[in-house]
Amino acid sequence: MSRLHDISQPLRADMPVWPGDTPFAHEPTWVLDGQCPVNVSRLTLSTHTGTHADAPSHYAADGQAIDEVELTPYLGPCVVLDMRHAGPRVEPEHLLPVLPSHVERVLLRTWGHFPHERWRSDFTTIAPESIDLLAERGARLIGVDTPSLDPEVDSRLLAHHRVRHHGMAILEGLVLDAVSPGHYELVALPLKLAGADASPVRALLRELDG
Ligand SMILES: N[C@@H](CC(=O)c1ccccc1NC=O)C(=O)O
Repeated sequence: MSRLHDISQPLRADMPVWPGDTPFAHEPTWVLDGQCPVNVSRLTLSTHTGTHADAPSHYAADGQAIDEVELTPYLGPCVVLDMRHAGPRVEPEHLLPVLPSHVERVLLRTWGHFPHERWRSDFTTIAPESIDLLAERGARLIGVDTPSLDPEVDSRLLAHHRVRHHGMAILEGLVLDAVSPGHYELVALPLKLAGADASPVRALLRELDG
């Protein structure tokens, strides 16, 4: 049986969220009028809480919602690349030495350790030219271990728009600390949230046999 790596953030009270976004809450158990002998709990969260998939409608008024996107980018062969040396932004020059000639899905590790106890704005971002390079090599999905492909304070969202231009999918907030660079199978499906701009995912990497 091939080994699974869970690359999802735990969703828990006090987890850091994007500044101004809805705090995560899980009210563990409330009993329905004392009638039903079951536990039922309530979640409060953002579509961008923890490890999540962005839909094009997050950043483009005419973009598809998360329940409308194709699911095949979220399932299948994937390469994990170590970009911890990239500094503030992953440029094509950081990718070129390690990027295979053909890729379908690419996950980039940039932090030494993630997730953090507190929000950090100093995350590594992705150059739009790097998105072009990944698309040229066949990528249908980019995943990062940061809250966004673009800088927190840059409303142009250049990397996001390049992703949409190439018809790629986005995963953000992955936990890649315990995963070695290399080839895996990715499983990370968004919920079927009607009309939503993003969705939390449970993201897994399966080691390839042999
Ligand atoms: N664009 C970011 C997220 C983002 O911008 C955001 C997420 C949650 C709440 C507010 C956000 N941006 C507000 O300016 C992303 O890559 O998902």
